[in-house]
Amino acid sequence: MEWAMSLLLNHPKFLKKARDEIDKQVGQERFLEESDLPKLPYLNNIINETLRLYPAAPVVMHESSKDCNVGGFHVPSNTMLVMNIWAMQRDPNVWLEPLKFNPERFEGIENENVNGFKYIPFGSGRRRCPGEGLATRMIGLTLGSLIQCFQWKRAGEEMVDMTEGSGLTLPRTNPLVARVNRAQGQGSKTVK
Ligand code: HEM
Repeated sequence: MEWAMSLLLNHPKFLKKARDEIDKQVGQERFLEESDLPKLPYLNNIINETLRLYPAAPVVMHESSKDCNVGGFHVPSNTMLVMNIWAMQRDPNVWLEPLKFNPERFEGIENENVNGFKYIPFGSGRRRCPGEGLATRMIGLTLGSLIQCFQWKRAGEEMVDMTEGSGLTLPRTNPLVARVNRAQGQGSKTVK
């Protein structure tokens, strides 16, 4: 959530597109609901692109149960394998302009498995994250509501700092600080 909002503050044209989509599909007369999410593919693209650049679980570990061959490498049984999802999802061999935040790269493939194993923020196979459905719905509902109800701006002229901290869940080094106005345009506040 914090990474998504940081990216949107640094790329206001994508924030505007998400807001326009919500205004068109949901409007301002009622709050966005979970059942609206299938009508908001652009919001979904923003979430996908955020999880590509800033996967909540950047590194996943598995142990091989038997001897196998991976990409020409022999892997003996009982070997601890560390998958660097963060690096795979920024790999210039499989992603065009990998470091660029571009939600539109997911356009048209919103509900498909993205091309093999190049995009696996929730892992893959038998141990794939069982919380994926809950997570994507909750992020969609929360991020969508924040966009619907408030106008967001950077706290100052400078870009939001995107330095990554260390940890199992890819935290930001500095907490996000932003300026927010009510969607109807009354009052403004700086929030953390
Ligand atoms: C954006 C949110 C989330 C992301 C990016 C995420 C990502 C992941 C990843 C990469 C794995 C490892 C998959 C593998 O080993 O191949 C995992 C495992 C797991 N996740 Fe999530 N997760 C998220 C939210 C959740 C939520 C909300 C729940 C529960 C309500 C959850 C429960 C689990 C559990 C129980 C496992 C272990 C599965 C197993 O080893 O069989 N996750 N998650």
